[in-house]
Amino acid sequence: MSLTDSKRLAAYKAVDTHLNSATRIIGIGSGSTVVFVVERIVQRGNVKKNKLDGKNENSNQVLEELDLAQCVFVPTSFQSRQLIIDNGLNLGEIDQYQEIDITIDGADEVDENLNAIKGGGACHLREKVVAESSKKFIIAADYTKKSTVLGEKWIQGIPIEVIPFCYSLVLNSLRLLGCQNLNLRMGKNKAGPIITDNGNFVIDAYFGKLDGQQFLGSDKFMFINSPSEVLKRIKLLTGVVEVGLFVGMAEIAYFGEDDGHSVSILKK
Ligand SMILES: O=C[C@H](O)[C@H](O)[C@H](O)COP(=O)(O)O
Repeated sequence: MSLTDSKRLAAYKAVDTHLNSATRIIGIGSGSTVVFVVERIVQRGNVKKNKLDGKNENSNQVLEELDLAQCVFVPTSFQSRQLIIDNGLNLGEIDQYQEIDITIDGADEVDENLNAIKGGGACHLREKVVAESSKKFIIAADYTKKSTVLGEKWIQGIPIEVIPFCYSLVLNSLRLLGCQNLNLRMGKNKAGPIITDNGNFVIDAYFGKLDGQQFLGSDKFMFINSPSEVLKRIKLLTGVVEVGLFVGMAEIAYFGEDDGHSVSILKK
């Protein structure tokens, strides 16, 4: 199965399993997988016309029609805002809603405890705000994103959003934490660093691969066993706005497998 089909499979499964006629406020993540989340939501707006009954992977499932006129969609980036608008869906802003019914988002890597690395598209600050405001946070991803421990697959480093004038200080602080490889993320077709939707820079911080199983920074800084500890330590650095580590946030993750099936991992 192609990567694109794998993303579509995971996205459709997440939408079909969790969105029903009672769902009203929906957070829309960012990235290439989320395009298929929105595609499926639009299809579900007219189940009969789109002949969706019995088309789900679980043939017993009756797909309820979504009354899209009654739903509001909260974006996590410029990209997802455009997706919402281009598909004629109702746009809401995060500061209008203290509670979101459900958010479906992609991820760069997800471990077996559902901790995730996000921010490959530099959207992790808004994604985290929307995820944290959600009663349910669901991940949909292709099979390349599933791992045992974080860092196994996503080797370009933890995305860290920083205030621009602080970037040099943060680089130095990360070095002192034992970070082995640091990159200020550069723009493509733009001279200089990328600028996030919030006007900030992104640093990708790689803490080093000791062997196939473990990530270590300093001798006491173990990546895999304590993503929450890593998150806390980076978040405390002056100048850091948000870290692309989503620890214990997702309730369930769906993956499109290479063989055409989908699998899900539930929070333990
Ligand atoms: O900043 C970007 C986001 O965290 C994305 O959700 C993540 O990079 C996954 O994107 P994709 O679905 O394109 O793999």
